[in-house]
Amino acid sequence: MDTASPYPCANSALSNTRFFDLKPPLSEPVLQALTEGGFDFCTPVQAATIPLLCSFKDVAVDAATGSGKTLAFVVPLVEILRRASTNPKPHQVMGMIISPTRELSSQIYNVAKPFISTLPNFKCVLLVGGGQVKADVKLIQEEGANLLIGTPGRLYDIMERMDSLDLRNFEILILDEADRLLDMGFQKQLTDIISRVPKLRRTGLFSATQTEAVEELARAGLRNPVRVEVRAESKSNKDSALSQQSASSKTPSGLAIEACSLT
Ligand SMILES: Nc1ncnc2c1ncn2[C@@H]1O[C@H](COP(=O)(O)OP(=O)(O)OP(=O)(O)O)[C@@H](O)[C@H]1O
Repeated sequence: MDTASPYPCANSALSNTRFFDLKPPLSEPVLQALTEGGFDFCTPVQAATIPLLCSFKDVAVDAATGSGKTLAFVVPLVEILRRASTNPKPHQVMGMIISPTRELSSQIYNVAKPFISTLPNFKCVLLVGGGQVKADVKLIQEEGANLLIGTPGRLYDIMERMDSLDLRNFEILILDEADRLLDMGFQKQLTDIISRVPKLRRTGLFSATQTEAVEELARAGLRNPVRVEVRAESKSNKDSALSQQSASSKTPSGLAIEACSLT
């Protein structure tokens, strides 16, 4: 995953849907941040997922690497936090994004930064292994934390140590690369974190593969989720789709979207 390129969607096929056209509509500051990042059209996973999360639905998203899933959860997360509180207290944790590695968490943090900065008085903290946990505790004590982005081990550790974190107004939990989170043995930490955050929240689970363990995590952590599936189109479909596009079309093919309710 990298940051926005000057050539929009070098890696991700785009849909016909502009961020501007999504329903419910995105807020002006988020649309502005998208424009500044060079993002105009949504990828299929963004077009499907953003409206669902913004409409109080949990989602279980099956999407490959490079499909644009980071913005698919960062954008609705910021919209949900904007609606929930304009001025959170310093230790009021309202959202959390859990990903399997330090690198991935840092990348998400960097993608999220321009969007988080549209929220007034909102503190986002990156919590990953490698550094001293005491330093993270001190930083949160001194500066507060309203959104936590990090790896499960460090997030679990911080939640164990810091009774002062107030989770009562928690709004949204994102589990990124859930298949890798489970493959890496983080089941216990995930279960513990899920048990600590309020049940009345939105949850998005993103995974490149649907294993039995991922299904089990979805059953434990999500409420009546909608499944969003983004898959590579077969070559013959792709050829016929491409043949129908004009040369100036802004809708490169290659990814198809499917959304259905999980039962
Ligand atoms: N709507 C968009 N328009 C143009 N470019 C986009 C859009 N959404 C994402 N991209 C770009 O596509 C690339 C892949 O996006 P992103 O990193 O979010 O995918 P991902 O599915 O999270 O990948 P990974 O699994 O590697 O983390 C990035 O360079 C990103 O800036």
